[in-house]
Amino acid sequence: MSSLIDRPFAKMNGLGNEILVVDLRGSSARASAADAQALARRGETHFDQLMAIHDPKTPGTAAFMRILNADGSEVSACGNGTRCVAWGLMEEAGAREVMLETAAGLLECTAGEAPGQVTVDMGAPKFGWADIPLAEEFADTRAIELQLGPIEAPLIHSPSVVNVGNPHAIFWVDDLDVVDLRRAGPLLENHPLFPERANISLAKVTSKSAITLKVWERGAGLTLACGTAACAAAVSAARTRRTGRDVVVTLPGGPLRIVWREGDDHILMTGPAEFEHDGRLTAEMFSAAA
Ligand SMILES: N[C@H](CCC[C@H](N)C(=O)O)C(=O)O
Repeated sequence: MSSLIDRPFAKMNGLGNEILVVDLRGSSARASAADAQALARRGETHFDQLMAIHDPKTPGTAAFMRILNADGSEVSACGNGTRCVAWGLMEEAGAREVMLETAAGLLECTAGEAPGQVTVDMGAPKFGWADIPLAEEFADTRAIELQLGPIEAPLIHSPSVVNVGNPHAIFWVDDLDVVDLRRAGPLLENHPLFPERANISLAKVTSKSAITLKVWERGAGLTLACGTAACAAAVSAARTRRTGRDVVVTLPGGPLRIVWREGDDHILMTGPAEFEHDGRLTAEMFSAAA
């Protein structure tokens, strides 16, 4: 019997990235991998990521957030999900800004000019091979060499790797369909070079301020959008001099604006958060038939 039964939830999305926000504030309930795997099945609670919000741990923050992928794996960052949680908490408080906390640190969120737009300070990226993490030492993570099988072989350019709260590999392509990401994605996600697996993106740079992206998400598969991948692609494009530090990253679900701020190297991600419906979790939602 799940401890989440009868807890409030909100089904939202960030550019089509399916997000389930479960409100566990004021309770001792805790989402398990099995809860996530059950709720992620198609149905009114289906999601790519579950954002479990708990009472704040740090003064000045509105909530502590745990993030679970559809496969039940727990991760430390989810850009689209953070925008959704921030939007909900700002609506609830009638506020224009809110501070959230995850295992990866504090996230300052502010309401954008347009309704439903949210800007999240995702913090600074980490580029060291051990911070990604990689299983081998690489002096320059702007372009690493990794063994590819026949399915991934067309991805000839060495990927850039970066940690933006979670691990990402960015493959630079001229054609986003150069490989079938449904087949190549899981192989690359689970490549032995990535001991914590990785989020896999195909990135096509279309100008000094524009990138088009397709993402195979660790623990979730192909999604319409991935906020952290947009951040990862933007900083990787800037550090390899493919673009400037202020870019629009267009995913299948739509565009995100990413600014890699001079000075403190923080990544500012701006995009929409959309409310779909809410309710309370029921025992039936956890049953296999869901
Ligand atoms: N699949 C990602 C987490 C969610 C990232 C994505 N949904 C986003 O918006 O950032 C991971 O395992 O690191």
